[in-house]
Amino acid sequence: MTTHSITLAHWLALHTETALASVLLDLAHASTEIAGLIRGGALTGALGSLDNVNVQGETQKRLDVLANDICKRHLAANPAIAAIASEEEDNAIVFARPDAAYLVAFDPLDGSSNIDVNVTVGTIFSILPAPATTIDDTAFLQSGHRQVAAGYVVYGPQICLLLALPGQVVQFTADPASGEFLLTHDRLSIPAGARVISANVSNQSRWPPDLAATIQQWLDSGDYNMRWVGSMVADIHRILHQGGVFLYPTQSDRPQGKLRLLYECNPIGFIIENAQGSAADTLQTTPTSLHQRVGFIAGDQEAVTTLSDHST
Ligand SMILES: O=P(O)(O)OC[C@H]1O[C@](O)(COP(=O)(O)O)[C@@H](O)[C@@H]1O
Ligand SMILES: [Mg+2]
Ligand SMILES: [Mg+2]
Repeated sequence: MTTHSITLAHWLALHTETALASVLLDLAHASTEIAGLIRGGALTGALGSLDNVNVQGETQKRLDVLANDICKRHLAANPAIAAIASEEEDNAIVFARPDAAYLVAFDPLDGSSNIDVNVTVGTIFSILPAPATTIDDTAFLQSGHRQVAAGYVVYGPQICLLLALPGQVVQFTADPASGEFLLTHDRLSIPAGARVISANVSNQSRWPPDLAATIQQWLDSGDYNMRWVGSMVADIHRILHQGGVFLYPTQSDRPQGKLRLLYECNPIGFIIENAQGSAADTLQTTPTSLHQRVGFIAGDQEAVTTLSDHST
């Protein structure tokens, strides 16, 4: 059997237990539906902003809400899921299933400011064990190293599903003919030493001064390239394949940081660390609320260590 004939379902049957596989397949099916809306763009009526503001205080895009509804619909019927939490929901949605094993936290549409201009966006997910206690928002307040799986789907020129299980990161690519996710990259590992910085440097004057100075030195050396799509999934996908470092640090006007710990930084950090990169101490952080924001640095181990040492 060639690598490209291994479907996601087949691979999951070999590498995970049945209930976790069913959750991951539900997420894959949701992403296929989201991809259809994205591909149709203005033809589907799915673009543009709504008047709503979400719990983050951010104006929702029409596609934020549609992608959230699609994820909810696909996950709600799965008996293995005790509760879900989303960027677009104020609180966790709890199902009355005392024996369910998993919690799923997700960012249904990452990089939504890019959707109206036809630039890559994604869906991010994190799967945690469901505690044996009563389930509410606090059940999700587990540190990132407790994740049993995490991943993202990147809706770019190709639709790719990246999946991390403890010890391995693999990539599936959607076959344009069938829509089926097929294994295309086994055991991804971040190439070390690449001199690529992925950051919104328009914020540099508000970063911690030592961090801003280190980045400036790197840029002044002429040895570094810079890449910023503005969708974390797209920027991280480049780093996973080509190396480099991603940062969205705390800054004077955002002392907590911008990116959300539970459904953005923890899953991305889990993927990066299982691909031999580093996400500094993100996965050790004990969350205090569902929509908590944090500063985030991830990618090449050496670069992350240097930048984290300068980020206080
Ligand atoms: O607008 P900025 O400062 O470039 O921020 C971009 C960052 O914000 C995000 O778009 C936040 O994600 P959402 O679209 O899910 O809110 C990240 O994907 C990205 O890294
Ligand atoms: Mg996001
Ligand atoms: Mg989002």
